[in-house]
Amino acid sequence: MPSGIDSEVFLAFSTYATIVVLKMMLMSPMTAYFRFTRKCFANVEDTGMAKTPEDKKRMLRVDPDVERVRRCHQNDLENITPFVVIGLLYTLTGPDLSTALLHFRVFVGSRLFHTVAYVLPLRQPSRGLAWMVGMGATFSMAYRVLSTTHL
Ligand SMILES: N[C@@H](CCC(=O)N[C@@H](CS)C(=O)NCC(=O)O)C(=O)O
Repeated sequence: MPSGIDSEVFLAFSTYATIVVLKMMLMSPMTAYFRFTRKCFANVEDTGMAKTPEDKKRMLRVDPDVERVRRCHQNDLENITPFVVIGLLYTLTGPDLSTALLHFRVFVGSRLFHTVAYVLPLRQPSRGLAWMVGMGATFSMAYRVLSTTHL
């Protein structure tokens, strides 16, 4: 088990983890943008700008564009959270900087592309492939963690 944390690898991880977490956080303002432009809200108290009770009722609906962004956000949560946890443990295993950078860049690139493919949307299998590539990077780091540490 390599001892200590390589500051270069940790710095690289911090950078890429921050980029991808910020990207995930931006899905909230993007959802808000779609809610306001589509006039589609989830809670009755959010429909204050409605002029009539009918308007209010119309605003309390499910919009396909809003739901698409929400699913994209949910998918980020399912994939970026494991990346941050496993990636942090991976930095403790003393990987080469170049190998670590490859994992971090592939993951972040795949998640950026996944968002574009989901929100636009692009034809499948573009989103599916992006998801698989990101999962592959995280699984590869998990393999290193499990094969480096002792049970
Ligand atoms: N929770 C996901 C698990 C599988 C997954 O993440 N698939 C990727 C590639 S097809 C995806 O983008 N799924 C769409 C989604 O999570 O909304 C799902 O329900 O689809």
